[in-house]
Amino acid sequence: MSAALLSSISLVPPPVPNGEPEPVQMPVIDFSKLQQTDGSRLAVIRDVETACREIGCFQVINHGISKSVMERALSAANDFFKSPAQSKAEFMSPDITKPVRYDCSNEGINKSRSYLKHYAHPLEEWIKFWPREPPSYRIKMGQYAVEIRRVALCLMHAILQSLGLGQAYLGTKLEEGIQLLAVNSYPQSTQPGVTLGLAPHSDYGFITILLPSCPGLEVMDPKTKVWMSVQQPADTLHVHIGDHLEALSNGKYRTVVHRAALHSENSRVSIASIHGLAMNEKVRSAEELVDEQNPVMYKESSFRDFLDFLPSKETKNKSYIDSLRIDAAE
Ligand SMILES: O=C(O)CCC(=O)C(=O)O
Ligand SMILES: [Fe+2]
Repeated sequence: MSAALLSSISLVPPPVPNGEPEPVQMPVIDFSKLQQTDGSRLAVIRDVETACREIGCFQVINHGISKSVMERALSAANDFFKSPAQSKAEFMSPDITKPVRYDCSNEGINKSRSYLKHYAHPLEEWIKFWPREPPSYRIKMGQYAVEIRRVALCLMHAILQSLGLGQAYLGTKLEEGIQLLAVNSYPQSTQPGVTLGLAPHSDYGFITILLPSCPGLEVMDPKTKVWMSVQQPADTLHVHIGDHLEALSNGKYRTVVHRAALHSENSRVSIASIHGLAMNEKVRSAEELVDEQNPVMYKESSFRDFLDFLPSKETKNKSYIDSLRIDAAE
């Protein structure tokens, strides 16, 4: 895969604010039961189906990633953002084809977010481009990247099964797919009225797995359009659906509109691991989910198409998923 624009998100027009969002506990998926072959796995697949259909998010427990691997990744993220401006500046570039990009401009949807984005799979191909400062960044983030990808692949198999497609539906395409890490940093909220770190958007891929240092993620209830403040117990992983899973599922599962709020007590870091197909691999609505009542609702598209969409004029008026939706009148 060639290096390309490091972006993973598509802009969504801001919804009407609805005051302080209520803390909400997301559905919980016991990952260890997905490893079983008896009825336990099927029961969890049903939970996955309900969570994906109703809210588009769930949290994963018993995923097998140790507390220390997660803490070390968050500390590497933290240390990177605290490293001298000069070492971060190395990754700032208007060249959007760089394999690693750092941005602290707070432009567009990055209301007060600084971020480092880099590819993570295959690790040996990308790790040499990752920051050298702090010196432990590569080892700590690399270990997390490998472990989170193992979890992501199992979850994708479970999600494909929950759609009735069978866990092997995508064959080797998932193994060959992309993994992009968005390592985010948000300041403590000190200015009254400045409460957003990252504006509402959805992620482009199949799924995003989020590990934050503290609460701050908010997701929009797909039915009521009300914002919910995501509660994430320590050691759990938050998973949400992205644009390409909405397209693959022909709209059975919907992409999740989310944003990040600032904290009044502390600054925050988060690591979003985004998983999708390879750069030029097209995602299509599964034929098995198409019939007379459910015609194809999405145009086929690849990660490359998403990257081409971002700088286009269309981006101003439409989110990426909207650009894929086939208008019934067309
Ligand atoms: O930091 C968060 O809670 C959300 C991050 C996010 O949405 C992203 O990186 O795409
Ligand atoms: Fe996101």
